[in-house]
Order: sequence, then structure tokens, then C-alpha cells
Amino acid sequence: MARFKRTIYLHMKTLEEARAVWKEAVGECRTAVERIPTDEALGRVTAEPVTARLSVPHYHGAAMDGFAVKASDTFGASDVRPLRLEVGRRAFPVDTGDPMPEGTDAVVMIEHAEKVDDSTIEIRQAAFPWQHVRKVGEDIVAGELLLPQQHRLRPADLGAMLAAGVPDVPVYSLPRVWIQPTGTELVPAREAARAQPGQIVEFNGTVIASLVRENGGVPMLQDVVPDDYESLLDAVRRAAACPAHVIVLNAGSSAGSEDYTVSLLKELGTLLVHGVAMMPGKPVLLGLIGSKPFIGLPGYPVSAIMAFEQFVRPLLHWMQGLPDPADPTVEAVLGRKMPSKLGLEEFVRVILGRVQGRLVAMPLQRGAGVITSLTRADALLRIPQDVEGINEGEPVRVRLLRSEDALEHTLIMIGSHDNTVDVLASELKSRDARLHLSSSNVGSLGGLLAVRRGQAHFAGSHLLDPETGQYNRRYVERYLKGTPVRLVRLTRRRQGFLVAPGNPKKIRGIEDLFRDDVRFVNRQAGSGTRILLDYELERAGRTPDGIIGYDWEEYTHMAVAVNVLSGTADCGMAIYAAAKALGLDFIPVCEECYDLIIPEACWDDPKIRLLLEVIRSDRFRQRVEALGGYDPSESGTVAGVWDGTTWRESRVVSRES
Ligand SMILES: Nc1nc2c(c(=O)[nH]1)N[C@H]1C(S)=C(S)[C@@H](COP(=O)(O)OP(=O)(O)OC[C@H]3O[C@@H](n4cnc5c(N)ncnc54)[C@H](O)[C@@H]3O)O[C@H]1N2
Ligand code: MOO
Repeated sequence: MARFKRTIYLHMKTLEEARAVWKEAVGECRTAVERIPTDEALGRVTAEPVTARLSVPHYHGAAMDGFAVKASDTFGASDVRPLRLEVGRRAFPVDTGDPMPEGTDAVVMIEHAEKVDDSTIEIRQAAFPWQHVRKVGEDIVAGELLLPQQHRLRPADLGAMLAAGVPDVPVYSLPRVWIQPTGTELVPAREAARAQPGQIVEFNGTVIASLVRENGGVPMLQDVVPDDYESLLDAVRRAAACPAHVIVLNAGSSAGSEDYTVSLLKELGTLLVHGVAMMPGKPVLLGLIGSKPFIGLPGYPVSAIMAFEQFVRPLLHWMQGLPDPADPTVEAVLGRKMPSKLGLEEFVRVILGRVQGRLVAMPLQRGAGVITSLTRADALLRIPQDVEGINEGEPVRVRLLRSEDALEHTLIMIGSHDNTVDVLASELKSRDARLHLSSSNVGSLGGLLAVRRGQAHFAGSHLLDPETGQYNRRYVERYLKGTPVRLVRLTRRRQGFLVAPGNPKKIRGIEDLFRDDVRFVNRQAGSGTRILLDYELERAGRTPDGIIGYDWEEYTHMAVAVNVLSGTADCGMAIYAAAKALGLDFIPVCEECYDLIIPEACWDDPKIRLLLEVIRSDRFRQRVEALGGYDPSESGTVAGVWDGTTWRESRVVSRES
């Protein structure tokens, strides 16, 4: 069908241009005004100024428990000249809030009135006029402005309105957003476990609906429609005819042959923008169907969220007469060099924490499909389009995704990842709910370098020195000259050969790698596991010659495991957790040490003290043991104290700090 030719982006606009086009086209859209009961108006935005109908208080009332009196009757009373007043004639018992009896203008607090008998009190201090009395209109005067228009109502606002006799309030209707997920490949989340290759769990719908709710709108989330033009046309027609204020389609915004959104928009409405120089979120589409704003959000989840924030979020504010939302930002230093494409505004997810007095921002994965780059992020770094990149150590302004206070309770870990770190994070949280462990996985060496630059509270490392058979010490000596640190053992972990379930090739150990019928899959040169394999080969007195697949390099434990599972390799070396995850058999080869490298400058930080407490607890060990493939018997021991030049203690490991 000729009509469905692949689309090429129209003219890609800069983010600023696209925002301007959008504001021009839909910036004046408002939802209708409706009058709703005041007690249901929390969070709603006033469409008109609200004025008081009654004064508050509307009578003179006692502000304290005690006796209402006429102030002039009490003049002259003192410690030396106590004054007696007859109850019921010149002093009237009142409680807080009671109307003042005729002729009285002051209240003597009960604790300042001595009872003489049932009908007499004595006071030792004169009352001044209007003492402890709430006068008419003290709080609100009838007719005065209570709240302006375009004001988002808070709990106290509702109280003031009710007190002032305003039982209902004119507000903007909540913007209703039609959300249409599309894609033949999408399956409902409840069928996730049965998804075949090529099928993807639908979740953007829920994310977008939640973002709408968070921004004061009402989501109208639809069932998925397949990627065929007629179904999409039908869905958008229904959206146009229904009482929704905004139409959001996801996805089909890019240049793929099944990306029909552009054609749709051209057939049913007006295309304003296709393609914005931002990343993620580049292929976003903006337009109008009739007078309804229409947004085509890209399919990748991070792209969808970023494009939502730039275009849907402000729209939801404008529709209720509110200004653009403002987000809190802080200044930090960038922990790692960040190259960026010239001409594209980039949004980089970062972890953020205060290390040795400075806020450090460390970039996370960049992929637009990596939703966990947002779940793990503490902040967003925006790299302008005219900047080619930012150097390590440069100051940057980042937008906070968590509270500023939370940053003070964030521990930054950089280095190699291990599953026991997840246990650590969860145990820390259960000890102190404020504590948050943010980690960036850049490999062991990257962790050491971050410690050297003062960018991490600690690093995670498992680097074997083949000459000594020891872990990490040699690397600390080489890379941390002048940086005192302590080496704390987190755990020992088992490395071994992964083989297909049932071990069909009957692989038992290193010698079997040299067989003609065994294809091996290796890890990349320089990785901890590769160093370990070479070390084991050397110990066995062998060179790699003769191992089929020794030069075939993969970059992660899981990639090795996948090759074994699919049968492209018969054997590979990895940690037990990778075998367990994919149901492979595991033949243990050796144990390695996974250590934390903690700068001396952070050693006395209470967060680090708690971290050590956790690592040394029985509960942590039990949980680590239960993972399988780990030996936590040395967890928490100090395996070395480095003063920047030499090791200060003997090599006997100790559990003391
Ligand atoms: N040749 C080109 N290909 C792509 C380009 C390009 O410029 N030229 N741009 C890339 C960029 S950037 C993005 S972003 C994506 C946008 O893709 P679409 O908006 O067309 O979306 P799809 O291709 O349909 O899906 C992409 C991806 O997202 C998943 N997805 C879609 N909807 C959902 C949902 N409701 N829940 C969860 N996941 C969803 C979908 O399955 C795909 O994996 O295009 C690049 N391609
Ligand atoms: O711009 Mo796409 O949105 O990178 O992923």
C-alpha cells in the first residue's frame, strides 16, 4: 500500500523551538470551569478569585478558658491589692470560643483567678481591654479576597473557605487525557511470563497514566490497539469524539514502516512538529485533532517519559491556568566525562550524593529503553545542544528527582556490580529507611579511580594479582598512591564453568577445555574473570593454546550464560548467580574475593559505620549464603589498611575497624 511508505522526519526542531510552537498552538487551551463542593476541592485550581461571605469570627468570642470581665472593673488590682469579683454579676465563666457576655470586653484566664467561694473570685492583676478575646473579623472580614484565581488549593485554603461561608468553589475541570498504547508486539503485563521473543510487556500506558495523575489530570487509559492503520484511525476518531481534552498516542512515532502516526495526524488533523533535537525523546510528534492537542510519544519508555515532561506536563498546567512547572535543581560536579552529540539536547540520568563535602553526579546508562536508568536515578543532567560534552570534574546543574535532604543520606558506590550489593542496599534500608545506596557499575578499576578522585563513598572491586594470588592490594598500590583507604571484604564468591543442564559434555575441569568437542566462550581481556581463568590455567601449567573459543570475548557474566544456554558454546566461566539465573549447571573452579575499598576520609561517616555494621551482621551473612555461590565467612573483615604509601598492618585479616 503506497500510502504506508516509510516516513522521514520533517524538519527536526530544537527543543526550544518545539516548545515555542507548542505554546503558541495550545498555550491558551483551558478546560471548562465547574463549581464543586469546597470539601472536595483539594489540589484543584481556582478559576476565579474567592471572596469571603462571612467574617471570622462573626462574634466576639473568648480566646481562653476563664472569666469574662469588663476590663475597667479590674483596674488597680495587684498582688498587694487583690480584687474580688462576684461571679454572675462582674465575672462570667466562659470556655474558649464562647461568645462574650453582654458588657464584657476581656477574659481573665482561669489559672489567674483564685476561687474564694462559690460566688466569688479574686484576681491579682488588672485585665486590659480585649485581652484574650477574638474580636469580630480578626481573621477574615466579609467581602475580602480569600484566595486569588489560578491558585492550587491546599488543605488550609479549604478551611478558610468553609469558615468564611464559601461552600463551593469555581475551579478548572481536570484535564482528561486519552492514552492509547499501540503496537502489535505488546502483551498485557499479566502475561509477562509467557511472552515470546518479539513480544513486549505493555507498561508505558501505566507510566503515562500515572504521570497524568501526578500532574493533576485524569487518565483515560485504553486497551492496546495493533499497528494497523484502520485500527489506529478508528481509535483516534473515538478519542476525538469523546470528552477527553488531550490525546496521547504511544508509540509509532519514528521512521519505521509501521509508524503510522504521521499519516494519521495528516489525515485527521494538523501536524505541528515531528522530531525534536532532544535525546531521549527525539521522534515526538505534536499536532492538533480539531482543537484537541495531540501528542505522539516515542515507544522507548525513557523517551516517552522525557517527551511527556517536555510537552504533556506543561500542557496539563496551562489547561488549568497554571504557569510552567518549576523543578528544584542543585549544583554538583560531574564524576565522569560525558561526551554528547552536538545539535541534540541530551537528558542524562545520574546518581547524586554528597561525598567528602561535594555533591557528585555520576551518569547512569544512557539507553532510551533502559527504564531502570530512571528508577535508579537521583537527578537529571541536561546537556545543551551546543555543548559537545562535559568533562569530569566540571560543575553542572542537575534537576533533582529526589528530595535535597535525601542526598545527605545517599551512599555512592562505584565499581563492579555483585548481587550481594543488592542485599547490602536492602539491609541498609531496613536499618534506616532514609539510607539509600546509589551505585554505578563501571567495573572494578573504574571504582578505584572514582575513589582516587573523591567521587565515591566506596568502591566494589575483585581484581586478582596473578603474581601473588591476592585480590585488590596490588591495584590499590598502583592506583591509589596518596589516597589512604581500607579494604573490607564483602564476600568470597565462587567462579566456575557454566554448562548446559545435565552437563551433556561431561566437563569436569580445566583439562576438558582442551578437548576437540568443547567450544568455550571467554570474557574480555582485562575483566576480573578473564584474569582469573588465565591464572588458573597458569597454575595448571597450561597455556591457552588449544582451547576452542578462547578468543571469543563476551562482556558480562550473563552474556556468557546466554551463549551456553542457546548452545552456541558448551562452556564458559562466570559466577554461580549467572548459572542459577538461566538454570545452567555450575562446576566450581575457584573462589575470588569481592572487596569494598573505603577511603579513609569516609571511614568515620555514620553511613559507613552502619554499612560495616550491616556487613558484619548474621542476617547479612545468612542472606548472602542463601543466594548460593557465596562464602560470607570473612564478610566485614578488614583485609588491608593503606596509608597512601604502604600497608600499615600485617596481612592477617581482622574484623576490627
Ligand atoms: N530508522 C530509525 N529507527 C529509529 C529511529 C530513527 O531515527 N530512525 N529513532 C529511534 C528512536 S530515537 C526512538 S525513541 C524509537 C521510537 O520508536 P517508536 O516511537 O516508533 O516506537 P516503536 O518502534 O513502536 O517502539 C519502540 C520500542 O518501545 C517499545 N514500546 C512501545 N510501546 C510500548 C508500551 N506501551 N509499553 C512498553 N514498551 C513499548 C516497543 O516495543 C519497542 O521496543 O525509534 C528508534 N528507531
Ligand atoms: O531519541 Mo530516542 O528517544 O533516543 O530514544
